[in-house]
Amino acid sequence: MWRFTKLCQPKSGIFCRYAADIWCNKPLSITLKFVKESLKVDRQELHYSAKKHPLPIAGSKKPHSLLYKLCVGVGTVCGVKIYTGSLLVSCEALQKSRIAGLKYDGYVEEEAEFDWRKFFTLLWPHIWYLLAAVAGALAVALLNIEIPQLLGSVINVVAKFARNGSSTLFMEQVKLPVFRLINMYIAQACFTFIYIYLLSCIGEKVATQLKQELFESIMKQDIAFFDQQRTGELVNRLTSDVQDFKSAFKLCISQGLRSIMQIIGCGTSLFLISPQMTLTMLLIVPTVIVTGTLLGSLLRKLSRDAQAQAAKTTSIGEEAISNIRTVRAFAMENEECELFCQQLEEASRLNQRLGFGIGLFQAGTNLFLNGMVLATLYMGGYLVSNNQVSPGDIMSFLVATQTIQRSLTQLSLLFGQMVKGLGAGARVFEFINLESSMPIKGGKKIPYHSLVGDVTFNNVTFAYPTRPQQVVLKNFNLYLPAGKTVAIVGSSGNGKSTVAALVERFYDVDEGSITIDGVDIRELDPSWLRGNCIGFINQEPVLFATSIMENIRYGKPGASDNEVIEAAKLANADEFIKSFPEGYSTVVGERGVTVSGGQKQRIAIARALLKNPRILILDEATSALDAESETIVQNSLDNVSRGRTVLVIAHRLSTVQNADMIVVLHNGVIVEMGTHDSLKAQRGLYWNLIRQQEVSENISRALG
Ligand SMILES: Nc1ncnc2c1ncn2[C@@H]1O[C@H](COP(=O)(O)OP(=O)(O)OP(=O)(O)O)[C@@H](O)[C@H]1O
Repeated sequence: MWRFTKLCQPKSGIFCRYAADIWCNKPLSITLKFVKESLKVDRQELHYSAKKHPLPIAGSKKPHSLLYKLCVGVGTVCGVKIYTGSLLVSCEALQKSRIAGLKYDGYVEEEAEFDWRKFFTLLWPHIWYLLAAVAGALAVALLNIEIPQLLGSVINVVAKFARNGSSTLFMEQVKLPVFRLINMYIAQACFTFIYIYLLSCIGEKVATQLKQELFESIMKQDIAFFDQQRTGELVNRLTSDVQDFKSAFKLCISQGLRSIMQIIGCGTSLFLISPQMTLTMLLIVPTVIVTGTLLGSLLRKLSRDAQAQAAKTTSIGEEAISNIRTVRAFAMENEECELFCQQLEEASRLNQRLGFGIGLFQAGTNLFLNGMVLATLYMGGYLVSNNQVSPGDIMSFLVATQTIQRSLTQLSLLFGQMVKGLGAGARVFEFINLESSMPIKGGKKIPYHSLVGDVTFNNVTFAYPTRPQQVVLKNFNLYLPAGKTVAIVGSSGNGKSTVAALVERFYDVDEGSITIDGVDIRELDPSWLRGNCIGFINQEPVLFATSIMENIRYGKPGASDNEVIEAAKLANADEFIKSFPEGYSTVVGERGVTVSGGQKQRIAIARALLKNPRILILDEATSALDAESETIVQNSLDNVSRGRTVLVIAHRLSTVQNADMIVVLHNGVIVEMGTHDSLKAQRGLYWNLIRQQEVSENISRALG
């Protein structure tokens, strides 16, 4: 039987939006996820199998029509456009579709679309500034339209007195247009300052807002989201994508709007000066529009590819740098450099292709514009010789043509920026709009004095969202009595850490429930659950690059220095912290690199302890330590475990011998349960595990 809930995904964002109501015993809402890549590959197959295996739709009068249409639709789409549809499919139908080879699991890198609504919502609070900036830009454009005519007037005066006119008369006649020109240039400077300054302010405010919303949205995503996303990719969206979007936004409004206005205004002036010359020029325009559109779509594609590759390169570099110790330990520096360089070269190749496209676009535009100037001179000279226009008109015409030329060049330059900015904006909005399927706040809180700390797993079945086919826990039942220590053992990959992750509600169970004091954890406030109720210490605790004091205080923001020191004492950390020259103010370096593994672990214990949790989860907390550190840390753990419900995930069986109960897990199922002595006496899997561990310890001791 299929577990449809596993297919549920956020309704928008990077996932395809195939909303489907599945009729099982009860209606379930699922999202069918068609992988875009596989869409491309399996297009034909999809089409074919839909025809070959028509799928009945439960409750529909026209059997299989809707699903059939959808499949055919999907099949004919070229991998970019996504059909959205609601369908009623019977359980049996979905099973058949699986047999028929329809792919509907896996994740999608759907091409993001620019969210205009979101964009305008962001702009709305700055609407007055924006209108003022737009007005400033338009004023500059309007002044630019009038300037050619004034220059034409000056030339006409010059032409009139060119041969034998009186200089006093010339000065008098030229005074007025020159004076107006000076005024216009000053006004233009003022308006330019106003709109550029205002746009910078709006750009900064919008970018800050975007970064805030994006960061908040990323922080709120459920853990499954981070299982798929690379850190570098996320950082890239926060930094360069927002930057690209901001630059494009500013440029489009300042230069784009101004250029468009100037083209319209100067174009009108051209008509007024000489309709004949203008019409001659206009003959060339349709060719330019067609070429521009074609090249434009090519540029868009090139820009998208280049940006995607840049993000990939960043994430690979970021991964190598943040895991430098592992890289060094495996002497993989050269391989990492090689991989990074390969990706970098690919990014450079794509950028060069983009540069080629942009170059072609701009060169073509320039050629066209210069052709326009030549055509004006040729045609204008002819009209002057026929006395149809004055030399001043040709001057006005040329200046207006050049203004149009400059505006068009700017637009062509802007086009590349705009394409890049829209792509970047789409990627930013995509994550901002992504809904988390699991809330991080809201729900019940059990008052501390009535919190007992009983944890129960009731018939829990679970598979990770990224691997829905692999069921990790099957009908799992476990009771962790308040105040007792329960250890989970078993060989690697059997689901021990998964049990811990589920108690923390990093993931929601697919079937069954987990309760704390009888309350389903899905009803509890997740931030209360993780922040107040449960303390979690894992194998590789992460410290932040700040002081030890602040690192411990992370467990309970607002805790006093004394509370921090008390927690450190309980965790056997106070002594070594004081031995540092700077004591609690010692900065531990990025990820805590400047303290030893055992010290790091004790700081983490103090941090977890500060919130005084009723439930403590120790996920192989000592397995990364040497024997000496392990003893010290184990002592600290014994100290802090008293009076709490403790779930210990252990590799080394020697560390859990004193647990009140030991649970042996095999393939996600509990196979043995009891105290150390009773399990040993059973001579089952636990006994085997102990023997295996003894053998491997003896071997490593013998090898020195
Ligand atoms: N985030 C994840 N996404 C998908 N599958 C996962 C994820 N984490 C673990 N798994 C898979 O779930 C199964 C159980 O993993 P889990 O980490 O719970 O095992 P474990 O018993 O704790 O192993 P170990 O002792 O090696 O830590 C494994 O097959 C693992 O590959």
